[in-house]
Amino acid sequence: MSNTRNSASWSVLNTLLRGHRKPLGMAILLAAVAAVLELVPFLILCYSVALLPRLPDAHGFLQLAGWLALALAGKYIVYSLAYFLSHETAYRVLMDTRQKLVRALARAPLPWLQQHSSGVLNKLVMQDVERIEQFIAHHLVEMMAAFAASILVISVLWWVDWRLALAAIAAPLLAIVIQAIAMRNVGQYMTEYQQAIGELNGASVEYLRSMPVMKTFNQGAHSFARMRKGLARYHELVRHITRGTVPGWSLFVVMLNANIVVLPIGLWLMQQQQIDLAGMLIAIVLGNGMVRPLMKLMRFQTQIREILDGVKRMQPVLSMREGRAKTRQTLTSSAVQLSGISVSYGNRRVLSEVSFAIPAGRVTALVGPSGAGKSTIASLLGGLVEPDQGRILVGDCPLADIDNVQRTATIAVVAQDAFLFRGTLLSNLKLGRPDAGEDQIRQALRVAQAEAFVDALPKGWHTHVGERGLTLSGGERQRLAVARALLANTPVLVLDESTAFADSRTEKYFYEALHRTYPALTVLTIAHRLYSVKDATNIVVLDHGSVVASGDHASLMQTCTLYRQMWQAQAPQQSGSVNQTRPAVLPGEKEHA
Ligand SMILES: Nc1ncnc2c1ncn2[C@@H]1O[C@H](COP(=O)(O)OP(=O)(O)OP(=O)(O)O)[C@@H](O)[C@H]1O
Repeated sequence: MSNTRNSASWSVLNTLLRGHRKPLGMAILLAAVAAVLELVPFLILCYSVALLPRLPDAHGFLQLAGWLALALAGKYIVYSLAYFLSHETAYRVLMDTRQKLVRALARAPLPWLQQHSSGVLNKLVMQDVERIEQFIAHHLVEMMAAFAASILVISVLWWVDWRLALAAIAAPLLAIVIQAIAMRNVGQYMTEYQQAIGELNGASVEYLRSMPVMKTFNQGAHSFARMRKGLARYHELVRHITRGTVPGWSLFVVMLNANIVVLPIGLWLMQQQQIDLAGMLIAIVLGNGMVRPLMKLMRFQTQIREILDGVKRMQPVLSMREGRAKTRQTLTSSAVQLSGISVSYGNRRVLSEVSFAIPAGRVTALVGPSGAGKSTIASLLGGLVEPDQGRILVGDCPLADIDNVQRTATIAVVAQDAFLFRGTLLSNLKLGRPDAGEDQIRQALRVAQAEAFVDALPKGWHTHVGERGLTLSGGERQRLAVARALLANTPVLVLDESTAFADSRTEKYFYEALHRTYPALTVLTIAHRLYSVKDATNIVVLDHGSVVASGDHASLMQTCTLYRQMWQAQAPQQSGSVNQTRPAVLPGEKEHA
């Protein structure tokens, strides 16, 4: 079973290395050459001893020194070249793999992303990929050199006497068998260990994000259950792994260094006059020289297992396929029609047979209690969620047949949690329309009621936001997100609680400015405050994932009990705002005034 999993990981790794094999092969070849050169000083030493007791003359010494210098210089040059190639390839593999992962994550369905914590995904894209990079950059060259050195040592010993070669192999083989037996259960713990690190990463991100709440309630890391559990699991696994590896590894090192076979066999062969002193020296020096490469090879065994585990975690992400290829569609109208839409998150159905129309150039409102499924409809229109059944038409064209580029150019969704990237306000605003001109930007900001606060910033829309930049309030972020969506100039706009930042009066003026400035826009607005959508052409009432009524305000007041109850529950707030008079100049409307 684990072999099947490993072979699947090997094949993914193989795919990741496609296109990089030539330089990688060259690096490996150079590493083997460097290993040969590394043996030269040992052989020169043995040769010098064989010349004893007759010492070479000055010319002979110089010649030996020259060979030594040449071997060292050669080893230096060849190793440098091998490392250069391996590093360059490693960084290319790192970049390619990260790009593949990030592209695949962009295709991932929203529910899948929500099931995987940001810590786990971060570990995947950063640490797991980095491990492959480090392996290619450093370990692959060393591993190949170690492997070549071991083969060379055995060949030289075989040339001296085949029994010496077998003796040199016997001790390491015994050590490897003992180590494999002692560490046979570690693999299972290593997989769990990697999972625990991912979980701990996720918990740390969540802990840092929730810091303000933790401080408010005077809670520390210990009271953050996920973090506490993650740390406990991590420590438990580290203890298990240490207990499982230390005895086996120590025995392995002792066995390798014991030289228990080569020395007695070498002495016996000398006694039998089958080898001379130089042969004996070669056996001892090279026999011991095998220890270092073999230890490296054993160390790499663990690293390869970690890499394969990482690749296994990448496998489901990398195998996420783009949906079927879609051609550009001709949209006859910006009217949207939902027909028999059902959506589930896991086994839980949150929308059942939802059908309603969003007429072109009108404002349609979607209202309902919390958890009714309103944001899920916004996610459907934004292409973040796929329906289990039913279909959405834009004009005459099914939304499922429209490719991502055309969909984002047709429907803009302003989500509840407005996200701004690090950078200037301007770069954030121009996200959906990089070529937007100053007039268009101003117009979008004005309608979104954001112009006044942006102008009040020291650098206006050139101000930086995000880390080490300006921190904006939730309402300001929402307004910018609305302006960004307006600037994208899509024929359909979906606003998910996007005017919650505003008081009732400003909200009313926002809708007026929206209608005045973008009269052809088809709008679906999700709102909690019923007063703000009272004038919408059509109000759709959603409850427990089903449409329970639709119509204008007056008819819903007559026919829909839920709507009437919601309206009455909000009546005290609404009467306050209704009676307010319009100020002479509205925020963000100074140019219109
Ligand atoms: N990614 C998700 N995975 C699982 N369940 C989800 C997910 N997103 C939403 N839900 C559940 O689906 C139901 C509908 O959620 P949705 O956010 O669409 O409701 P809503 O009407 O927009 O609520 P609110 O008015 O509070 O924003 C809720 O019960 C919610 O818990």
